[in-house]
Amino acid sequence: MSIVVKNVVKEFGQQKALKDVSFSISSGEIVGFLGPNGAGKSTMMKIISGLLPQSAGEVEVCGISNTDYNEVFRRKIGYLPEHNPLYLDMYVNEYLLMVAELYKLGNKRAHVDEMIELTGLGLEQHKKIGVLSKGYRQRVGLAQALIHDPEVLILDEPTTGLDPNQILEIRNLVRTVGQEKTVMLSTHIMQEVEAICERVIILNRGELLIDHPSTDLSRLEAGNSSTVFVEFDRQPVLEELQGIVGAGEIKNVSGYGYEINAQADIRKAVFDFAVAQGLIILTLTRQERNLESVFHGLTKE
Ligand SMILES: Nc1ncnc2c1ncn2[C@@H]1O[C@H](COP(=O)(O)OP(=O)(O)OP(=O)(O)O)[C@@H](O)[C@H]1O
Repeated sequence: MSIVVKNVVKEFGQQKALKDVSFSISSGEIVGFLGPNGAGKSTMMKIISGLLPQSAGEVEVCGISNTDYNEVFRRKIGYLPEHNPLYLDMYVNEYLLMVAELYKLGNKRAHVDEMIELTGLGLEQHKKIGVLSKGYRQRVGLAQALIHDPEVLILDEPTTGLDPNQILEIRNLVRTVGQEKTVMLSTHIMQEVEAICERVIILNRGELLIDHPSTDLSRLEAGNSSTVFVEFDRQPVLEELQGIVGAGEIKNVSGYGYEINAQADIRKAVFDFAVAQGLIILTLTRQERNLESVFHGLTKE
């Protein structure tokens, strides 16, 4: 196992930011770490990276406890913190050489050049970090997280604040890197998880809510439930519409358009209803539940 988290608790004074969280991540997995604001994602990532001690429980990275925060442990992990703190007055090259020095890497120049190549920083390497765009700063953050060739990469919201092109570039980079490393990535973007990750872990209020292969997540909470959108040519009798077998909550979303929640696919019943009522159906679609709605459904009050 690359990462083993056993019964981890983190207390900040009276507040329990993590409450008995356990999971493990195998070597080579790319895992998305989701949860609403304040769920405990960053706290968990700092603990795994050995930068914050847990109040209780155990964490191991590549078989080494995070309490042994020694050189061997640090070499195993690359960490990109939330907000990517960087020395803005330093030049890209200078900064990466300093990071290589901190890891006591041999042939520092070669490592820096390799990172510049990997992260596409060639044209920016002689600039001060402070003048770089957010996307390029994020690449510098990734380069510092990767320069020592760690087995495990912990990325705390790596695409937050980036424009759509930069998001795609960083995602591709993470995907490339993820072919060889274990990656744990926190994000608020559901599509990111679908695009990059093989598995999703959701925290809510410090508790592990879901640990599931991400591609299956949309089926998880939804069960057989689905939402059907139907648009008629005129007003249906609402009581009759409600009488469709299996229909749950009905919402009028536009003119004669209705969203009907149901425990099954009720499109055929809606069609039969329209025929029986002499209504013409202009639109009839079943709306797939995406990760976003599943996540919302799972974490709402
Ligand atoms: N150093 C600290 N001192 C006190 N409370 C803290 C500290 N760090 C985190 N917390 C609290 O722990 C809880 C979890 O915070 P954390 O930053 O881990 O959440 P998160 O899931 O990463 O949120 P976000 O998505 O907003 O980044 C929050 O209530 C936060 O205020």
